Amino acid sequence: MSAAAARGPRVTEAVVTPVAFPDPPLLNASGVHQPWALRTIVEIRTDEGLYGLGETYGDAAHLALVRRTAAALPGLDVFDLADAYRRTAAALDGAAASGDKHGLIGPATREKTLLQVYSPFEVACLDAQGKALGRPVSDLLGGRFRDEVPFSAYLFYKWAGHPGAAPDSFGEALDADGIVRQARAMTERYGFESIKLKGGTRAPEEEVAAVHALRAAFPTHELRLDPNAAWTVETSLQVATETRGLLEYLEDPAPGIDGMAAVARGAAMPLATNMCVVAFEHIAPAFTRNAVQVVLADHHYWGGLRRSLELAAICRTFGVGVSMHSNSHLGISLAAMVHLAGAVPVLDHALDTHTPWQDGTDIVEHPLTFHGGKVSVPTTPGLGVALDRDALARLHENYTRCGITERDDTTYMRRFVPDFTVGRAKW
Ligand SMILES: O=C([O-])C(=O)C[C@H](O)[C@@H](O)C(=O)[O-]
Ligand SMILES: [Mg+2]
Repeated sequence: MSAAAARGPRVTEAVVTPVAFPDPPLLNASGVHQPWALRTIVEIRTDEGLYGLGETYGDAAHLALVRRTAAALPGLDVFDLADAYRRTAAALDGAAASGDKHGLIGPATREKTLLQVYSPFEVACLDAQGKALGRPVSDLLGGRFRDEVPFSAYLFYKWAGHPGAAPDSFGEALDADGIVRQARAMTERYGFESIKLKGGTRAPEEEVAAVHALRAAFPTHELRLDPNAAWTVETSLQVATETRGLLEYLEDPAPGIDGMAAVARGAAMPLATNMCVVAFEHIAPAFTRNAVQVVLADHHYWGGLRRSLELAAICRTFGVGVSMHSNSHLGISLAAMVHLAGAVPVLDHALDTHTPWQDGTDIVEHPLTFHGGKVSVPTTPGLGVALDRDALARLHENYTRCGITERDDTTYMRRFVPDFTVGRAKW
């Protein structure tokens, strides 16, 4: 007698909702954050009454591809991720590479576009699988190597508020004193034990001074500096000399694998990247040249949680460390990051997160919370976060009203600083 083929919950509908939430004027090498950050929320519904959640970018071109894929998912068995991937690839057949305007996560390729579109559906399927089995997503990734995941305070130079609007609650930070103030507020509120400064917006010597001021104010915290490739190789080496002994790692000082390899040859500290190793095809050229010593994984563009685990395994094989990158995000992404980080066998560094900059705005009912700078890996089924449907409706309303359909830090900056130049190798 032959056994009946196993059958998992099938997708009946994949609902795609673009949302917007307030974002402070955070400065970076590409410009300044617009008043609204965009995300897309994916909800797959199944014939067993379960739903699974995913979260991804909200830019219009990406949203269109996510919608195309959602239309192709009814009938999918949520346990069949290979079929989810095939359906995504078929839905995107003929679509051009879809990048972003800010360029802060490296170049767009067709494969990266496919992995970016697939990612929220993979996460949503894993959420639904976990609910069907009564197991947390981290168990589906092989189990937890840690119960708590450490995060870092993500500091930005910033204006007091968006031009023409009232100052926000975070305050201005345009010099070393402002940055130290911001670090104190963030570490006191969240307990972070590591601090990342987003650079590439002031002259390098000012950012070096801010690192020294942070070290004086926080003698035991890990420190990182990330100018998003705003410096030449020469400037990067100069900064590396002036921050020697102060940094856990220096993140994307110079553009490209060649530039990073040249800096790595002369810098005492490890170099990290979320700009020159952003797809599997970059790994061999970067690792064989020892261009980077830490990769900031990000499931949103590495193709979901399981492919991010593959990335972590390759890094481990080559003795390259793993950290995690973040863009402005909501609580579904935070939960996915925490499950992934819980399941990575060797996690060398605290993760980035923009969560503090959301100031409590979310679309999940009980957002995960930080204690001592860490988030506990949820042990309830799936991702462990439930959709707050009222908040989803409110944030979707924001999206329809805000008039922003893509993240464009540069154009927004030029409204106020017309001669602003994007900072790749600018200094
Ligand atoms: O580590 C990074 O390069 C980033 O987090 C890129 C982000 O887009 C960040 O710079 C931002 O939100 O401005
Ligand atoms: Mg970075």
